[in-house]
Amino acid sequence: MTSQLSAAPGTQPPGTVPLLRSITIQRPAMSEHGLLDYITRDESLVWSRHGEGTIGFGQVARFESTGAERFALARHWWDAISEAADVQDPLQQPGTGLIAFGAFAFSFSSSYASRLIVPKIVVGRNETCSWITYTVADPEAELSAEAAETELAGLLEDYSPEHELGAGADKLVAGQISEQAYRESVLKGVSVIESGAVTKLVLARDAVAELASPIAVAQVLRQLALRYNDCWTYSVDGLIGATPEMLVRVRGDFAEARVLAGTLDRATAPSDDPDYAHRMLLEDEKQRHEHQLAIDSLTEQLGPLASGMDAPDEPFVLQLPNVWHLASDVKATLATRADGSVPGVLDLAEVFHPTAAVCGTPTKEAGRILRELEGMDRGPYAGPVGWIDTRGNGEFGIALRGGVVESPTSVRLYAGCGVVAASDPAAELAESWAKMRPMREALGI
Ligand SMILES: C=C(O[C@H]1C=CC=C(C(=O)O)[C@@H]1O)C(=O)O
Repeated sequence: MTSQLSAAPGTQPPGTVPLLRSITIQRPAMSEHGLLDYITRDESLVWSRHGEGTIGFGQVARFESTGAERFALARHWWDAISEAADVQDPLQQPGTGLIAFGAFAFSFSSSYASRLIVPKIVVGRNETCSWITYTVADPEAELSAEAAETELAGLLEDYSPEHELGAGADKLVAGQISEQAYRESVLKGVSVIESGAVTKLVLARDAVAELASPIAVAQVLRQLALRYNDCWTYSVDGLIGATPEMLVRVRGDFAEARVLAGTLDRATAPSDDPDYAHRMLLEDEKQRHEHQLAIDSLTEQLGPLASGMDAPDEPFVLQLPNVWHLASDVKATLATRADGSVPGVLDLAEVFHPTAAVCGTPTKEAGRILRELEGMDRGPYAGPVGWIDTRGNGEFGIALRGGVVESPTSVRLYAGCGVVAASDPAAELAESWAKMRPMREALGI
C-alpha cells in the first residue's frame, strides 16, 4: 500500500515544512467549568475531560496522509515542524508550547485522510494551570502576549448558533449496515470464530442522523462533555464524540492506557439489583474473556517498549451514563532507546492501534475478516484521535461513541461490539444501540 502526502487548503505543498513561531502565556485560573466555557465555536478542535485539556482555534499548518505509512509520515512531518519551530514556552508542561491535534484512519485501506492540524490559538488547562499558545507562520506577524489575547478575544466574540433539540423533522436512518445486515455479520463472525481462524472480532455498524437544520457541533460537544464527564470529548475536523477509551497518554517517560472491553447496557438493568453490573461483567466468563483479549493485545505491544509495566490482574467496572464497561488502567515506564530518547505518543499510538477492543485477535486476521464482513470504510471511527506536543507528550484516545459530520445536516454515527464464540446477534445489536446513545442524546434524536 503506498502512502500519499497531500497539501490541503491552508497548508504548505508536500515536502516543505512551515517555520512556525509560537508563544505560550500562563493565564489566570478558569471558572469552575474550565475548558467548557471555550467550546463555543463549531469549527474548534477539542480535547477535553473534567474541564481540562486543550481547545484549538484556526489553523496555521496541516498535514494529511493515507495508507499503511500514515502514522510514520505524520510523525516525520511533526518532528520536522518541531525541530524548525521557534517555541517560547516558559511553562514546559505536557500540552504547553506548540501542539497539533490529530485524527487517524482506522484502516490502511481507508480513503479518509489522516491528519495533524496545528491551531493558531490553543487554550489549555491542566490540574495546575491554564495557558494560551499563539502560533504564527508569517515571519512578519507580531508574536506577543497582547497579540495572543487580542486574537483570542476576537475568537470568543462569536458563538456558533445552537440547534433546536428534538425538532420533529430530525431523524435517524439506516446507514451502510442495516440492523438485519449487522445481525447477519455477527452470526458470520461467530462461525468464523468457531472455525478457529480468530478468537475475537469487533464488528461495527453505522446509522445516519439527518437533521432539519445545521448541526451545532459546539452545542453537541458541550452536552457530551457535561454528561460524559469521565470520557474524553473530542472534535477534529468533523470527527466528534466522547470516548471512554484511552489508547495511550504520554508524559515524559510515563505512559498509560485505559483498556475497555465488556459492556452492559444500563437502560435495561433492573433497578433493585445493586450487584447486577458486578455479576454480569466481573463474574461473566464471556465478558472477562473479551476483556482479557483486549488487555493482552496492549500489553504484548507495550512490554518490549517498557522498563516497567503495571497491568492489573482484575478489571474494574467503569460506570458511564449509558453503559457499564469492564475497564483496566495499564501504566508503564518507557524504556530508553539507543539514541537516549523514549517513544513519543504518536510512536505508541501507531504500535498499539488497532487494539483487540476495536479490531480483534489476532489483529491482522481479524482486520482482514472485519473489512470483509462489514464491507464499509470505517474512516476515522475507532482510529486514534487526540493531540501531541513537540516533546512527544500527548493523548490519543480511540475515536468511539461518536460520528463524522458529513454535511451540515447529516452525521454518520458508528458503534461496534466485541464478538466472541458465545456472542448473540440480537444482544450485540442492542449493545451497538446503547453505544450510539450518547450521540443520539446530544443530537436530540
Ligand atoms: C467498539 C466499541 O467499543 C469497544 C470499547 C469498549 C467495549 C467494547 C465491547 O464491549 O464490545 C468494544 O470493544 C464502540 O464503542 O464502538
